[in-house]
Amino acid sequence: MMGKWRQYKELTKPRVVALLVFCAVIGMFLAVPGLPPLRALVFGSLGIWLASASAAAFNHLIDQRIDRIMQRTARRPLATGQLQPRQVWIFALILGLASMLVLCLWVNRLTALLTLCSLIGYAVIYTAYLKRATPQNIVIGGLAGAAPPVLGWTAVTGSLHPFALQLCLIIFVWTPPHFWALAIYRRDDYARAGIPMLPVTHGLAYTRWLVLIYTLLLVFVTMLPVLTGMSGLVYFAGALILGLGFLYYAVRLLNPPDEVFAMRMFKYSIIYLMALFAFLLIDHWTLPGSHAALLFRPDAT
Ligand code: HEM
Ligand SMILES: CC(C)=CCC/C(C)=C/CC/C(C)=C/COP(=O)(O)OP(=O)(O)O
Repeated sequence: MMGKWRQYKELTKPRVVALLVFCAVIGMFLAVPGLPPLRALVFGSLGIWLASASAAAFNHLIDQRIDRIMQRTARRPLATGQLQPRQVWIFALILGLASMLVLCLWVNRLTALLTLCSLIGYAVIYTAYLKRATPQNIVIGGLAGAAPPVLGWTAVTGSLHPFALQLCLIIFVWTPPHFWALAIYRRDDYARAGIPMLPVTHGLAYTRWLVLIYTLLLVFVTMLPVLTGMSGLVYFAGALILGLGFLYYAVRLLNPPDEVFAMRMFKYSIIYLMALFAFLLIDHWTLPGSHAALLFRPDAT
């Protein structure tokens, strides 16, 4: 029984989804001064979590054949036969429907619609089509994974705001170095499964240069919140230090010290995004004018 529970949990890609929901929650906090309304916070997070978990389960279903071929994914519940496709279908559908119900009933329809687009974008457009069709798969597909801060923002305000799109852009540009670092290390896996990931189709040297270009672009787009006045000095300092760290990895990757260096960069990419979004929140709360700042310094008007 415990084993089955673990298998279902595995289907939801819990650690990836945790970071997605974290980014969505930061989007909620940045959307308003002070604290966001509790209802949007709780049901928005729940709805986005359910949709992301559903998308991840659909990904397992659609990818079961290639997951069986790749070493990294061969122990997944469908690949090993510990779960049957019918069980995964039902699980993914229930999560997806529950997500739409929660978002429509207790959040708002715009968030429900955008979340549904992200779910379809990842599960159908990326997994079923792009992943097998072009080495630009993860660049385009990255848009679904970049949506959470926007979903969090609309959950709280009911409308789209250019500030939210900046956050989406950050994750969108972060995705290629995040994934290609891993794909460099796992290129044999992808080659064997016949998936046209960039290191397979264009080689390692080309991929490393693109990683560097996207990382430079990332350092630039992470400065947009400062340039547009959404965030202040605390975020600027954090983003700069984190960005310089990422750049160090990207430059070093051109001439890596060892075989596993790309994997070290991949791990850094996750800490990077988590810390960057944490800085956005800390900055938001220390920015003069936000309610929290007023709480800490009642004399500031
Ligand atoms: C199309 C976009 C993306 C692709 C292709 C991608 C690919 C991957 C892959 C293949 C792994 C598995 C690594 C392993 O098994 O060792 C992974 C791990 C991870 N990804 Fe992504 N990713 C994408 C977007 C995102 C986004 C948007 C987030 C969060 C905001 C994210 C967060 C993570 C985290 C936290 C892990 C570590 C999971 C763990 O420790 O098991 N990824 N990613
Ligand atoms: C509603 C919403 C916000 C949806 C977003 C869905 C989501 C789970 C995005 C994460 C991206 C991700 C883990 C891609 C890896 O897929 P892969 O198939 O390339 O990797 P794999 O080989 O590890 O399965």
